[in-house]
Amino acid sequence: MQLKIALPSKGRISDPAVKLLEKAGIGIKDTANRKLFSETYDEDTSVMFTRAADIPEFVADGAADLGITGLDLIEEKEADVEILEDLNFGSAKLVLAVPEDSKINNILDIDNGAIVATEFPNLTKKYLKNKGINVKIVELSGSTEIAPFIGVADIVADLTSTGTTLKMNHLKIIDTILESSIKLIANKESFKDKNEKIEAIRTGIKGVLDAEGKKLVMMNVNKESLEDVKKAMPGLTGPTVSQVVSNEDIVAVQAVVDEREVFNTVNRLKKIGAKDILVVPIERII
Ligand SMILES: Nc1ncnc2c1ncn2[C@@H]1O[C@H](COP(=O)(O)OP(=O)(O)OP(=O)(O)O)[C@@H](O)[C@H]1O
Ligand SMILES: O=P(O)(O)OC[C@H]1O[C@H](OP(=O)(O)OP(=O)(O)O)[C@H](O)[C@@H]1O
Ligand SMILES: [Mg+2]
Repeated sequence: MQLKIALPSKGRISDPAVKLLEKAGIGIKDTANRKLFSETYDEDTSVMFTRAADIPEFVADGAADLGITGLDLIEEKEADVEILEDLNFGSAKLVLAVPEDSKINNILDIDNGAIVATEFPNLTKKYLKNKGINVKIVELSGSTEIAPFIGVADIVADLTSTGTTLKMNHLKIIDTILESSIKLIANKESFKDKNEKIEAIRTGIKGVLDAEGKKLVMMNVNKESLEDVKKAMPGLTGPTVSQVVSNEDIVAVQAVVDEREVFNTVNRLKKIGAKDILVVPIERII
């Protein structure tokens, strides 16, 4: 059964999306000559590269079975897709912002008929309409921050993550329309008809996400210190202990440890008498 995944061809989420698939074991063949369609190392799975903003529609209408794109773009297009996983990258907020010296401080200060410049006309209009405010939308395709300063709009609805762009342009946030991040999405029919394959891919991807920020810590331990070592190593399901064949007094111990705890855990283990400690990166936890 053939499965097609739509990936962002350019922009900030393209590389992370490709790398995520790679780590999940569905690496793209011939990345040097990236084409619009590419094969992967899984012979049943191919990828297509398109703009992130088009992926919700392509997945909704079945041009692709799976896709990786932002929640903002999915909601803007009102794409009828199955959202399978949050992928833990590309978080941004769609906010309403006005010049720092504006008298508008929250949405209640917005006059009916005010003009809002945005790349997200549907989301913006719907959000404000729900609050009983009718605005006029000017749809721009980028650099919306400039709009209030050239007399094109009173307000902007734009994405922000670090906040640098808003600050640089002397804009203040007055409200948040949507908190977005990147999602794995599926076509609804495909999700039923190709469920087994889709679940296998989802499991691979989840494995990568679960491994993020985790290390495998391995060491040799004298049997009499084993109980102390076990206590010092939290691990996911407790450490794995195996006999070292060449020396009956020594066991090999390994456990998954949170990256942030590795430094202290290793120091504790050394004090207890652990030897040959290895800290190893983990690609996937299935
Ligand atoms: N700081 C940010 N600004 C804009 N989009 C962001 C930001 N952080 C994450 N994203 C997310 O990235 C996705 C945008 O993907 P897109 O391919 O349009 O990238 P881009 O880098 O903005 O490209 P473009 O050159 O077309 O502006 C959206 O889902 C958006 O929510
Ligand atoms: O909070 P920050 O980290 O500063 O990021 C926000 C900025 O990044 C995006 O622009 P992008 O680079 O995609 O350019 P564009 O406006 O042409 O889409 C977004 O539209 C903001 O302008
Ligand atoms: Mg952009």
